[in-house]
Amino acid sequence: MYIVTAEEMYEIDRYAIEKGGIEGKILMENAGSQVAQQLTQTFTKREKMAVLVGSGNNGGDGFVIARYLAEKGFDVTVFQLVADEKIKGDAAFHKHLWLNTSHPLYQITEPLELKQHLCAYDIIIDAILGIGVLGEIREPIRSFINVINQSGLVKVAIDIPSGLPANEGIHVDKAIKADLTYIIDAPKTTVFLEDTSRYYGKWQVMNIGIPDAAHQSCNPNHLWRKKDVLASFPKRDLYAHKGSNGKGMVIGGQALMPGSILLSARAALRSGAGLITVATVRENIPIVASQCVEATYHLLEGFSGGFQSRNREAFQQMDAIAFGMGIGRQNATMLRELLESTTCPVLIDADGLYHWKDLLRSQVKRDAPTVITPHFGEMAMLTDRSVAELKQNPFSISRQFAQQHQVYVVLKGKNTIITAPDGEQIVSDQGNAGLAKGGTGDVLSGILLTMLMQHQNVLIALANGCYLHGTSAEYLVEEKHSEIDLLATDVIEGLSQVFRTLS
Ligand SMILES: NC(=O)C1=CN([C@@H]2O[C@H](COP(=O)(O)OP(=O)(O)OC[C@H]3O[C@@H](n4cnc5c(N)ncnc54)[C@H](OP(=O)(O)O)[C@@H]3O)[C@@H](O)[C@H]2O)[C@@H](O)CC1
Ligand SMILES: [K+]
Repeated sequence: MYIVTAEEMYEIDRYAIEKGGIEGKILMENAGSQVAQQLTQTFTKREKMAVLVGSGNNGGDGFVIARYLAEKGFDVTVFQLVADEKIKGDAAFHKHLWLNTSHPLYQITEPLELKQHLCAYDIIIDAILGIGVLGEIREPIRSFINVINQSGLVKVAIDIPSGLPANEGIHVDKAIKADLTYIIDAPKTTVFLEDTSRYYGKWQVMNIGIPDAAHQSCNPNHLWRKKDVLASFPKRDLYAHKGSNGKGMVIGGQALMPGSILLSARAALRSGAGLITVATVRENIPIVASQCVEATYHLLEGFSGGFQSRNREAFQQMDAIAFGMGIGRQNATMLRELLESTTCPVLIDADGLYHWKDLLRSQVKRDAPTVITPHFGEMAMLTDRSVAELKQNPFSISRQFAQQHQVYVVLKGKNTIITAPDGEQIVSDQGNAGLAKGGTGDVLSGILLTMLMQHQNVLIALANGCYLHGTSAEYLVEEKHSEIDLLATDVIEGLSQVFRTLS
């Protein structure tokens, strides 16, 4: 599935019309009929529906929806919230078809009038503003939105809740708080931001027959789904041996922090790694080894004085390395040597990100992929921006950072944004609030490490890893846990069920 900005959606639309030969009227007909079909399955004929239309093509969708609902015998009325002359083009065409049905159309100019009418309805279909909204919301639409939000009725938005911008980085001035949004063709960027996602309520995407070539014409971001994982997940070779499933290393764990490295190692093994070596300090080895007997161990020395050649040899045998879980924040020497002496993918997480920030000024050169996995706080630290700024612009800040430093960025959150050094982005929206706990990031690092060992395409490896992690939490909460009690160790055990659904 694609994720689009408003500009990309208009470009896709233009391509479908000009190159695909599908008229705009037909796209509008498809959009409206698809939404109406969903509405007839979700609501009953006892519920009275008020379709509120504005001046643009979003309003045009509203006329089509109303026509289909009326044809199916639903009790539906259209309220036009703009002057007649504002309705043009395809929207005017579909308004005409609605008028031909001889069902009611009321033109409303006053908010109070709207309030009085709405008392007689159960459901509001919001087709007032779509992705063409610009700037501060003007009167009287602004007051109409207030009336709708205060109505207490079920609010169903078409394409986007009216007033909400499609793109990130725009302050939300005034918007409808929908219970449900039927998104046309592809989710818009604001579906995935913390502050704006709340306006959508539940959402569902309507396929309106736009050819895939139209989407590819503007190279939009992707939302990673099970079918993408199925299509890209490496198949286990019948004759595989432990070497062919990859050799990886997790480096981390100060004396008082054995837990993180243990979680990463176990998650890497559960994800199908052939061999995992835990590189940690002497005090941790017996603790971790007692709970992770499948791993081998490497005594990590030289925290204060750089690598010994013994260490380098071990690192150079690896297919991928994860660094930083529980390692503490002092001394970037070890990370520098690791990055400079290896040619495999290196993933940097947790405290390791503080070491990496120290190295940013000295421009460590690598030919192999480097992956960083910050949460919003860590990303704020790396980019010298505030968390609030990041939450408003996570896509553009990640992209700019990944391109500038030529790294893969996994920005962890409710919706995890994965960015490649060339700017390509994938969103993983699997998971739940049960993951907002200590240790789940270490588990993700372990899973990603194994994925990096087994897939040539780093971006796909990372997207698959995020899918496994989030889906494990989803299955566990559906079946035997809750978001309250779910622990990082459960997420590791839950991976088994996710893998079974992929085979
Ligand atoms: N993508 C697709 O393939 C398909 C897309 N489709 C649909 O088209 C929608 C996009 O249509 P669109 O471009 O006409 O924009 P849309 O938001 O309906 O109206 C814009 C008008 O709103 C007004 N307005 C703007 N800002 C305002 C403000 N601050 N405060 C107040 N008013 C404001 C302004 O009108 P004005 O009052 O200035 O004349 C402007 O002209 C899209 O979301 C989807 O639903 C489907 O039909 C099928 C195929
Ligand atoms: K809308």
